[in-house]
Amino acid sequence: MVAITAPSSVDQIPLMRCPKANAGQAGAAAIPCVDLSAPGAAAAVAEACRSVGFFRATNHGVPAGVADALESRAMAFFALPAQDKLDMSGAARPLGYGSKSIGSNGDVGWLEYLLLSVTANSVKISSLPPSLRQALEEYTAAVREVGGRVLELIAEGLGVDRALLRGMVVGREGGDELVRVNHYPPCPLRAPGDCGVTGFGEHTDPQIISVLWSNCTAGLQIKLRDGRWAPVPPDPESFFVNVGDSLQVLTNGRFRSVKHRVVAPAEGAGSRLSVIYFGGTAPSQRIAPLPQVMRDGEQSLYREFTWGEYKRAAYKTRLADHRLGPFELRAASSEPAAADPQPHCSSGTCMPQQQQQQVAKVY
Ligand SMILES: O=C(O)CCC(=O)C(=O)O
Ligand SMILES: [Fe+2]
Repeated sequence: MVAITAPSSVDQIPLMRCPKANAGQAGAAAIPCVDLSAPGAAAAVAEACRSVGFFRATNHGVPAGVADALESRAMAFFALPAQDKLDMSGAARPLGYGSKSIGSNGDVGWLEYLLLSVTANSVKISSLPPSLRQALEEYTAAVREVGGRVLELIAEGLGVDRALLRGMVVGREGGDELVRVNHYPPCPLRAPGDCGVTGFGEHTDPQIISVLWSNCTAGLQIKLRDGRWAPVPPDPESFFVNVGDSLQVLTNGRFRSVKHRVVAPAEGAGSRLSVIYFGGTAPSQRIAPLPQVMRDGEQSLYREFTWGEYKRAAYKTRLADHRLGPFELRAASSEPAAADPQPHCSSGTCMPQQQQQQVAKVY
């Protein structure tokens, strides 16, 4: 990894500790796996979205070379000096290149990233190196198809018109599809207790769905319904699908957006590279429970809002905030009260000052 000469203000951000996953191998085994081409895929996808809000998708039809090409181009980009990356992409506001700072409300993590908007198969950053841009465009076209297929299966599993959800997201005129490339270099710092360093703090994704690919380096964890955190074993041959907040609302809470976070790789491990497609919809799209999923007399758990309104509200919050909270109509729809049983290592605590300084020197 080439040393980064980041602006001093970026070097001085406090890093956070991230507890290790505490659900062990049983937690990893609880992550559903769905063969997208199998006859029962719609029911399996719906069950996974209901029970965990997250699943591994196999037989997705994307050739391995597509993600591999993006990985090597992205790693070459991230190895450039910080100023070059900023010059090519602009500072993330929120689109562009960001380092260690996520959003504008003080969230930090041991990562750098590119956040891009996708429109009609063209990734909107004209000054990226052409080979990276081309790899991103190929990847995006392929992953959108996976997203579209998953949305069709979700619709089928819910018993609504098969094209309904896909039409809200994929290639929608004036829509809001994003791609994020996250790079987590190995962190030279050891966190106290049974903790790692936070790469990406816990959060839910606000969109309808997210489709994630990562290289072989572990780090992603999801929160299970019982409150324990499960490690997600990396599998570059699969995609991982998240239920987002908007899909939780569209299903009136039948599906739950999954909390997830990333612990940065320890020194000696490889870099983690992940690429996430976020399937949002048009800003004017009303986000409300689909009438077809509601039982007779069932009330919406949420007040009505548009995607534009929700996104604006989400951008004003911290990553870990319960962003749907202000939109809920009844206490019954709030987070399950399962405790995080890791008393010695609270998530989000700043690393001790001395270690912060150590990091500032190294990275
Ligand atoms: O990098 C990862 O594995 C997950 C990142 C993530 O959750 C996000 O970018 O929203
Ligand atoms: Fe996420």
